[in-house]
Amino acid sequence: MHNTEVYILSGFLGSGKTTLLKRLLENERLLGRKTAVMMNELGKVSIDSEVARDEDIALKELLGGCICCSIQDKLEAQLQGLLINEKPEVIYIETTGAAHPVEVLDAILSPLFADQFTIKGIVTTVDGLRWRDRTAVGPQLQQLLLEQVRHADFILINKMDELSESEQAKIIFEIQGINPVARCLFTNFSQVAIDELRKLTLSFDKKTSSSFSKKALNLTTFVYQFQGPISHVEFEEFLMDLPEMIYRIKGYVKFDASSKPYLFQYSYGMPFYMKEEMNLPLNLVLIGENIYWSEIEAKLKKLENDFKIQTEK
Ligand SMILES: Nc1nc2c(ncn2[C@@H]2O[C@H](COP(=O)(O)OP(=O)(O)OP(=O)(O)O)[C@@H](O)[C@H]2O)c(=O)[nH]1
Repeated sequence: MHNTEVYILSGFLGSGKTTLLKRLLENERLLGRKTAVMMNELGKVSIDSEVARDEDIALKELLGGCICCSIQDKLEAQLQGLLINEKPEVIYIETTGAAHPVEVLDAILSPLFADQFTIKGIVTTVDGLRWRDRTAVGPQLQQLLLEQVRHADFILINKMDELSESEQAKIIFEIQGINPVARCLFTNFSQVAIDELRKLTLSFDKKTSSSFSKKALNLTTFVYQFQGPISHVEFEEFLMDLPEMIYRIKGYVKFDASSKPYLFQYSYGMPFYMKEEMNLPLNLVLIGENIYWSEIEAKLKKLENDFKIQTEK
């Protein structure tokens, strides 16, 4: 069975995410794929969910908090429910305008099912007018606008008609300066060639990794599945040696064959372990920027082989 494709729609409040989602859903209807939508809104009541009111589309709403902070557990449960009950071929996740892209990826990639997903990418819509006038908002919001642009794989600069030619030139110069890797287009009402969006992928794939060019790397994800236990000491050494641009690791690791695994969490250089009560798939999920995952994969494989050799002695 194919992995479920996941698209993350990011972008500030009112920038055109829902307008884009409508277009994507129209296209899915033509393609006839089994589609699911997750909508996350900060308020307790959903305003936009009627866009997915179609009996062929499975809709999950996450209300009353942001998926990147307060309702992560709920998101994990809903995604797992979707995978088991609906088995969608594609999931669109529309984030709140206040969500940080790295945190959203982190929230989606549970080690329980991350290996069933192909993360296609982060599509960020930018409100051209808001970008032009961004110095009028507070520093935290400005920072969020920058982060949403910096981590995007595809950027739509919306409300193009409202901008003069010289404003357009200035905006594209600024945005490409922040993110030279992403495809960047001016649009009105999120009108984009959907085929171009479909070419994205930010999941590490062994088959295509050799053709990665340095330019094509940005934020990427990688899932490693351990076949057995590893040495705790060597794992700590591996962590100390990791590039700084690995933002997040989580998953299950075993340090000896007979006991239960640990839930492992790592963010910004800090590891954390918690003993589990039952056996779980030993998946490790990694999120980083400009990382050559084949090198990390080789190191993880070596940890497993070293452990095997040591215990066979
Ligand atoms: N003039 C103009 N209006 C647009 C454009 N794109 C979207 N809009 C309008 O801007 C408003 C917000 O668009 P949405 O697609 O709902 O934006 P959103 O990012 O989903 O907004 P939130 O749900 O608040 O995060 C709507 O009234 C749209 O019709 C555009 O290119 N030009």
